Amino acid sequence: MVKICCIGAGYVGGPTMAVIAVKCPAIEVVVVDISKPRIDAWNSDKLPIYEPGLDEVVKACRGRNLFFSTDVEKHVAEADIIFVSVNTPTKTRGLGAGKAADLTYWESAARMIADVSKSDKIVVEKSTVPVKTAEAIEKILTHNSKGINYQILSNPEFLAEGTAIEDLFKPDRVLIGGRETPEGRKAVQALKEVYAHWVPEENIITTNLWSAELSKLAANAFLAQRISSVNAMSALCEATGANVSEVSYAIGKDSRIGPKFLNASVGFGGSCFQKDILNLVYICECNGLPEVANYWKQVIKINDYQKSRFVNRVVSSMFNTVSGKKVAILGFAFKKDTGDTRETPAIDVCKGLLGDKAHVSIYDPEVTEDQIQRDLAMNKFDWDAYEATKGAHAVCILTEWNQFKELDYQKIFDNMQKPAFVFDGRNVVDAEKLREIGFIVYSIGKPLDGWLKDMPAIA
Ligand SMILES: NC(=O)C1=CN([C@@H]2O[C@H](COP(=O)(O)OP(=O)(O)OC[C@H]3O[C@@H](n4cnc5c(N)ncnc54)[C@H](O)[C@@H]3O)[C@@H](O)[C@H]2O)C=CC1
Ligand SMILES: O=C(O)[C@H]1O[C@H](OP(=O)(O)OP(=O)(O)OC[C@H]2O[C@@H](n3ccc(=O)[nH]c3=O)[C@H](O)[C@@H]2O)[C@H](O)[C@@H](O)[C@@H]1O
Repeated sequence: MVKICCIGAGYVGGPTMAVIAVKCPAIEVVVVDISKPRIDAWNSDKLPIYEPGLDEVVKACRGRNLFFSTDVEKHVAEADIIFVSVNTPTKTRGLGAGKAADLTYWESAARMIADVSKSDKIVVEKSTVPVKTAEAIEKILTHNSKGINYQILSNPEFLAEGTAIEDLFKPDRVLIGGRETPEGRKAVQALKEVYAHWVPEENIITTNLWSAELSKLAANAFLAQRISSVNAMSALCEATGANVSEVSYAIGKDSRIGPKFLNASVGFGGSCFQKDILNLVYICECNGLPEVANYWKQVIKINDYQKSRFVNRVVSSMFNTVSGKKVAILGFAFKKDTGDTRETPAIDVCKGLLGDKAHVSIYDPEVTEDQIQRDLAMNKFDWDAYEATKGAHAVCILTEWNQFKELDYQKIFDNMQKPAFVFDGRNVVDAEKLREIGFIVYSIGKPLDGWLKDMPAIA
């Protein structure tokens, strides 16, 4: 029986391994982590992450061929294939701080693999890493190898949160990079056979190691660039009376552009887009390519601009002050169908409003009060959208949860201060209906209400 061990039971390691286990009953999959609470949660009825369909997949194979354990060394020693899916955040100190990827967790995982291994291993980079990381890992492993043969593969993950299970069941592609040697090709083939249990062969792409590593950073940079492009257009739409949804639809009809990922928003969030672009920028700089670095940096600058533009719009519309006013925040997660708040635009928007002395009251169906307290370091949580909006001067919609489309806005309006404002950072509400109720409505990238035109948002 092939044994797989995955180091890191996070948003990627957990769902990815659960899907491998459910699709490959003859493979034993153990997910290990140094965090005991995380492993305990994976072994309980309340999984540590919210992801539609995940519970069913885990229930189908946990205890059969899927296991979660803190006994990291034992399972690494026993495995044939080791996935490394640890976090690779942006460095906060020292050389490359604020840009370069922090590979501390990666390196310690690699050293531990070298320490405990007694048989040949295929080591798979699942985490998103800088190009050439495989070379560094190879050095760590082979310098400590005790005659063991290691093959390093790059197998980046392209799942998106909220649709992880769907994405893993039907990936657009699986990418595997390896050394172009007989041993390298054999290792690529072994991993390919795992995925071939459910992914059509033509969707499994094999490349050299560096192409696979770089493709992951490139994919995230291109995706984020589309959002910054449409968000840049949203500002121009507001200034000219064009409607960003109509513009997105019109350009998306061009089959070369395509319709996806063209929704204007208050800004992109999530743990990866910004981190991976910063990482790309740093690699460009290290390779003497400042023009390329600056090009990609602009994607982040527009994202920051979009978030501050939103805050300025809220404040300027409300007579240039939100001091002492209750502002309800509907949605705190970085996108719908997840409880993840890493780099959510809601943090920046809330901090901006708090900086202007607003009283914010936050409701999100999946984010816990504890998490919001950690993110904002204050107690601002409400259990219910109607409680959050009671007595408020304004409502800001920051996550596109479906339930926000179906709220009783008449009831909300009746319980708010007047004039009552809705600032829709995700274009989820029917602005015309809300205007009929009496709200003053701002929708990202849409023609402005007369009220808003008279109150320009200038920083
Ligand atoms: N979150 C996402 O949607 C995606 C993330 N990625 C990439 O995948 C990687 C992992 O991301 P997430 O799963 O979101 O991170 P995460 O923070 O949710 O999980 C990482 C886990 O690794 C564990 N860990 C760290 N060092 C360890 C060690 N030495 N031994 C055992 N466990 C250790 C941590 O305790 C943590 O539970 C990152 O490189 C990320 O860029 C790639 C695609 C999608
Ligand atoms: O490497 C990663 O971590 C992952 O990053 C993203 O996935 P994720 O961040 O989970 O979610 P997305 O659906 O990409 O959304 C990211 C952000 O962009 C925003 N967004 C997305 C699409 C859009 O049209 N407009 C828009 O503002 C979302 O609201 C969210 O804040 C990529 O889509 C995945 O392919 C990748 O694997």
